[in-house]
Amino acid sequence: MSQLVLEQVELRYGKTTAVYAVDLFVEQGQIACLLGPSGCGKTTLLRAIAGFEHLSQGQISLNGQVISTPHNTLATEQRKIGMVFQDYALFPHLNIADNIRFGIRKQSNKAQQHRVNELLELVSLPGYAKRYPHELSGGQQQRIALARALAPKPALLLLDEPFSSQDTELRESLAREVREILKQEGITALLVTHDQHEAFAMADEIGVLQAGRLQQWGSAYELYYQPHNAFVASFIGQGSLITGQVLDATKVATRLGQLEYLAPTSLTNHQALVLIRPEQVKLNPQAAIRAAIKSKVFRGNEYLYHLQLSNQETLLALGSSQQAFVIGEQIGIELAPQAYPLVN
Ligand SMILES: Nc1ncnc2c1ncn2[C@@H]1O[C@H](COP(=O)(O)OP(=O)(O)OP(=O)(O)O)[C@@H](O)[C@H]1O
Repeated sequence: MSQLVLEQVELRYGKTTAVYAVDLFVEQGQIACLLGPSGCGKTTLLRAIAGFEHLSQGQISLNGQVISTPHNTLATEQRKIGMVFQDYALFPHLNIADNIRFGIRKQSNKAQQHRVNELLELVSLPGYAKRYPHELSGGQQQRIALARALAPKPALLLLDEPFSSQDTELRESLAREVREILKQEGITALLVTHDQHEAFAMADEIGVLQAGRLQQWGSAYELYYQPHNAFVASFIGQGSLITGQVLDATKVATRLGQLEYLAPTSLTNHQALVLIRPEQVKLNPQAAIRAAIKSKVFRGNEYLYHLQLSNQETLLALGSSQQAFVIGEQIGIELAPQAYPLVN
């Protein structure tokens, strides 16, 4: 049985529809993520799961219990849901131990003490009990916010852009750390973010939202290598979409020659776009297919090249920084012999 189930959930603000018919399931102990650009509806969905928004259509269940329908919204405090926000929202006048025990203050003193110690250990901040929030770094405060949300052992943890106020370098390591903690506690969680690296570092499954619609649900690997449509293909990772003419059940003709393709979920016509990732393009001065180097960006071990094909289409390619090609130069390109995703 799925822990969290959303069926045909729709949310409207007056005449504006923020979320359209979303179906979503999160299994017990899984970490899921809603990923999408600003305004795609991810916060609205999270708020609906938390009980802060009323559904226009559909229903939400947690642990087999229906918690939201258009006619009934179970109060947030009765949902057994923990929440972590971007801005920590720790109580500034309470010390760390009192912040953590806030949600379990009805339990016995002994039980509270035990849980506080256990959680401080879990978030790797033992010895911080008597400090105050302003004495902690941003990353430490976020770990305490997590400990506070976990204290009552929620059935579901919601995280709203939890790392976006941190430095870019810190975000990924914090996301990995939080993932470890949630896995140790066996917590079911749903994260929302616009940052795919954060999503990849933390989630088992990711749903890509665009303009209120769930475009695809899958692992990071599936989203990267088997995107269902052009939006997912261009939103996740870097790559180029080049035009192709579908020839038969396995081949598509492109300016880069005939390529094998991966069957898309729905192919509506013979014109399609083929997704090519930069690492699948090899620069080989001897290769017959030629492209012009328009620009290049140093990436440490590699350069990312922007190439232009003879039909003006652009293609991204990675090449070793030990063998740099010059802007304006014509270069030969070869594609890795594999099947490429087709989208339309
Ligand atoms: N209270 C509201 N009243 C009217 N429209 C709203 C309200 N809240 C959100 N919206 C609209 O609903 C859509 C989705 O907003 P939402 O905040 O869920 O997006 P988001 O993906 O979380 O974006 P961001 O990452 O910028 O926070 C947007 O078009 C927004 O303008």
